[in-house]
Amino acid sequence: MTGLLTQEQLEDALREVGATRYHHLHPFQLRLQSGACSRGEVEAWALNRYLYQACIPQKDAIILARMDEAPLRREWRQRIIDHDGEREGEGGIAKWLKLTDDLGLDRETVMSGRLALPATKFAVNAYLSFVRDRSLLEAIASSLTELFSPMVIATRVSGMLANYDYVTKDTLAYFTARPVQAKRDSDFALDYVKTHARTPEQQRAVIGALEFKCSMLWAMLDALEHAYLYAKPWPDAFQASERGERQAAE
Ligand SMILES: O=C(O)c1cc(C(=O)O)c2c(n1)C(=O)C(=O)c1cc(C(=O)O)[nH]c1-2
Repeated sequence: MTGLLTQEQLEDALREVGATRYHHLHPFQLRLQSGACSRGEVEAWALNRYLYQACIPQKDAIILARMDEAPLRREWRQRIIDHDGEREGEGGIAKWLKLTDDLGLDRETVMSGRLALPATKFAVNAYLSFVRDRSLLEAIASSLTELFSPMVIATRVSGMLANYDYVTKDTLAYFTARPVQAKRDSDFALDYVKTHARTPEQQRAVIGALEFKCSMLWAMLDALEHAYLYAKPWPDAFQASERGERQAAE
């Protein structure tokens, strides 16, 4: 790619990144939605993904602090409210903790992150560093995976409800609000990126930012798949068999 793309071509290129690299294609995601995951794997997924959820408002606060214009900040701050809520017990992070609670995981342990896989921590930190160190345009473009999240969320929720009897609609309440929020957020970010990426270099940079973000989401699922299916978890990480053994012993 050398020349300047039209806005439509840029959007097509971004959508192509999602079609080929988003985590809806990852084997662990397919396993999760098909009912093939053990209870321990579902727990490991929820526990690790908590760290991603928890980092989202932090990364949005970094982006917000880099915005010079009040209208932009007004738009972006809603994302932080969506995740943190207006008060204790509200917002996306609280809903994610409802999921880990329902799975029987200890809240304090989940929130401490101490049983998360090393790769999950590295991935989340890479996202925070990316939005801090790259241009504001790239930081905004890295949120564009949300263009694709409504599709993967719908498949995941229906698959999990159909296949795991310990998962209810209430357990997955986190996902109810997300598709609408993700559409609103990604419509705004896509429009911003299309109008602000005005040179071939900037266009390459925003496509690269979306590829980076897809690779970060992919790496988190690679780590789960490797640790809980093919190898064994890092010694200090969540041991998927522990709960089953404990239950069996009870
Ligand atoms: O369930 C998912 O597969 C999924 C994916 C993504 C994403 O693509 O980054 C997000 C979310 N969920 C999500 O719930 C969320 O709040 C969110 C915020 C962001 C972001 O980068 O700003 N991505 C995502």
